[in-house]
Amino acid sequence: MSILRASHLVKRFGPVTAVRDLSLTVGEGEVVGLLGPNGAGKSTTLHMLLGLITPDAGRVELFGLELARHRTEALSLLNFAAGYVDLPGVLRVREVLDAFARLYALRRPRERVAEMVELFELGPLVKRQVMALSSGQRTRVQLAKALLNAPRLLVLDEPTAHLDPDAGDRVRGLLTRVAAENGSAMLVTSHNMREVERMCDRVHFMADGVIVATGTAAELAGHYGAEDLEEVFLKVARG
Ligand SMILES: Nc1ncnc2c1ncn2[C@@H]1O[C@H](COP(=O)(O)OP(=O)(O)OP(=O)(O)O)[C@@H](O)[C@H]1O
Repeated sequence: MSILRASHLVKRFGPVTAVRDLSLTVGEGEVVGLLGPNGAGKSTTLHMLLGLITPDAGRVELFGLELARHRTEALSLLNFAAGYVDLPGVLRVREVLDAFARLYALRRPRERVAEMVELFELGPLVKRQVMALSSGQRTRVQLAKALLNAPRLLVLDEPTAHLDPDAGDRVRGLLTRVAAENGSAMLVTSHNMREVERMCDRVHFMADGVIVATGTAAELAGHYGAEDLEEVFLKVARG
């Protein structure tokens, strides 16, 4: 069953058509990658799926609910993390997590915050103000916040972009494990092809606002006569 179904989405910014006639689905528990060169339309697509911007055409259904008509209910079942979304900088890490736990009306907020602090190894950082964190540390707080409500769908825009290779590897492992345990689906953008090969069940390649190829990493490599997803990317990006 699809928990996300986007049909024929279009988004224009003045003369620029960022997304044109884009359709995609994410199944229950599935991890789907959304790839493409800079400016392909990935973030714009995610922002339409999250209701942050309104499509000029097309329709988004989350968990069988049309987003335009059931916004609160649909959005309460998902979460989002991206490096460009700022957390309140003056708050301390624990205060941020407590605030989101209240916002999400969690049943056991204290326990859940403690679980996330442990999972993302935030213990030494809980008393630090968010503005004093490194970008990698901030990413871990973002991901902890994004998993607080055990979302059925986790939308991640370049989740490991600011992490060093060791932290990136650990976070990838964590996300995969936690998503599997919770039965959460994930929709992930990334420019790290090894990350996508490791995490994603299926991949959509975007170029110029449209999806130009879909499949597993192995299917796409076979289709493009490529060694791996990195080579597929280069072939797609260079037309
Ligand atoms: N608010 C906006 N106003 C005007 N143009 C925009 C706006 N947001 C995005 N665009 C344009 O839409 C196109 C798609 O941008 P988008 O950010 O979705 O690409 P992307 O695939 O996420 O790129 P990247 O990999 O660089 O993050 C680009 O040409 C961009 O300049």
